Amino acid sequence: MGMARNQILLVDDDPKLLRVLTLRLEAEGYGVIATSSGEEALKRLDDVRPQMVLADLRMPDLNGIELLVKIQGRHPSLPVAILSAHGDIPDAVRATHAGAVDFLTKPVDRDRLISCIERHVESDAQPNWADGIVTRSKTMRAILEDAQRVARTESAVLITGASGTGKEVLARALHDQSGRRHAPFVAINCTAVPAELLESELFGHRKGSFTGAHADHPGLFRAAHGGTVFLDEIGDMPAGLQAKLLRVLQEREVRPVGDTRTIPVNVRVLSATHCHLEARVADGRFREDLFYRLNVVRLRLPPLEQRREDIPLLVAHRLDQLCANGSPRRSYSPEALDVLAAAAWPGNVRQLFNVIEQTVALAPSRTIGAALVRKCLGEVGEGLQAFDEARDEFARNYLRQMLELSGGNISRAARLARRNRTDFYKLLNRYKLDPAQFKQLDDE
Ligand SMILES: Nc1ncnc2c1ncn2[C@@H]1O[C@H](COP(=O)(O)OP(=O)(O)OP(=O)(O)O)[C@@H](O)[C@H]1O
Repeated sequence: MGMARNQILLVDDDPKLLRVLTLRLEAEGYGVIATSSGEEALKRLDDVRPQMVLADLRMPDLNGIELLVKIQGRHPSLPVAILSAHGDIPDAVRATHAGAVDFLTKPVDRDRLISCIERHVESDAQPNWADGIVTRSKTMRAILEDAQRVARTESAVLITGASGTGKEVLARALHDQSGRRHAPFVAINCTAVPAELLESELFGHRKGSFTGAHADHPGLFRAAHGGTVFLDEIGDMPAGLQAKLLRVLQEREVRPVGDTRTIPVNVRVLSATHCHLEARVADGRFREDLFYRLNVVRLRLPPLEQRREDIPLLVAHRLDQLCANGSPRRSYSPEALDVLAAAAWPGNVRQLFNVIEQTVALAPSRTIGAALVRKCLGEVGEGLQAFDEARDEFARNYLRQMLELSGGNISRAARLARRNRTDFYKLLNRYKLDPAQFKQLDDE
């Protein structure tokens, strides 16, 4: 730790190649930790922090992709590249879906090796200030860099992005990185509070100022004094309140509902919206002057489908979180990971996290399969069935029909299906059909 030299963790069960790669990397000035199995590599990661991992795909115990998935669970920001002797496309696709940053084919070309390492070791020197934000997407990293810069200022920031893209996480990271971090961060979703109560929620009220106002209420702005207020779904704020908010921002004081006095407040305002605020300004639903107040700096979060490289990282992160909260340790089969990596995710990270939680809760065994993931994604429910599932369903129905026609008599059913008895038995086993269920009184 703390060493200036960049370290690379190499994992390969072929001692010769391990040696060649070690020499090559050392010649380029890298420190090399050479290990001959996935297990050994994981053990070393307990006490060393390399900048990158290069792992062979085919290894006897833990293969490169399994190792990759394990590493992502423990060290989500550590880049892993996969080496393969075969270099066939399915492997490369699988490795990329599982979250490998690169795929190198053996014999490893020297220039490709070095450029691959330079790219990822460099990009690893990225901000880790936003610890709660899991990402390796280039776009996201650029946004985080902007965010880090603006965090230390007093500027208002408007965060835009679809629902579930992490707007609130980003707002909190901005607060945690600001000079206001020791004061409160108060978040409110402007659509979650009925319009008539929103004003008093934000700015407080005097006892008796309206029915139900049994006591004085300071309001969120005063509760956040010295800190940050995060106004989520600002685009849906009622027009009357927009005017009042603007005044609060200009005067830096609030007037509680039913009060004649104003009270000074010192807050920084961060806001977020999933709607196109410029369009709302254009058609008069959002005040232009308020828009300019809020939109001093704009951070745009891309939808998850535009940063699919984050999916494996987010999956590993969420599995760890669930495990830490007492759920059993689960992992996804490679096919299941493919389904997660390819899904549409209209609900973005929030939806991904939900699907992960559902599959973990429902999984009958340690490894979560593709069928369960599809089911939780609701794909089957929408009438779109995977070919394998459709075929299995057809086969099961067909066999059932043969059994019904033959009254549960295997020989007869087999003859109808033009299969021999042994084959037919195997099919019944595969599709978990019990001929006894179809038996009629006079039988064999
Ligand atoms: N990059 C990320 N890393 C880790 N967790 C994330 C990331 N992005 C989002 N999340 C998680 O996803 C969920 C949704 O995020 P968040 O509430 O910030 O989204 P949002 O854009 O504010 O959504 P909405 O617009 O619906 O309020 C939260 O559980 C959050 O912790």
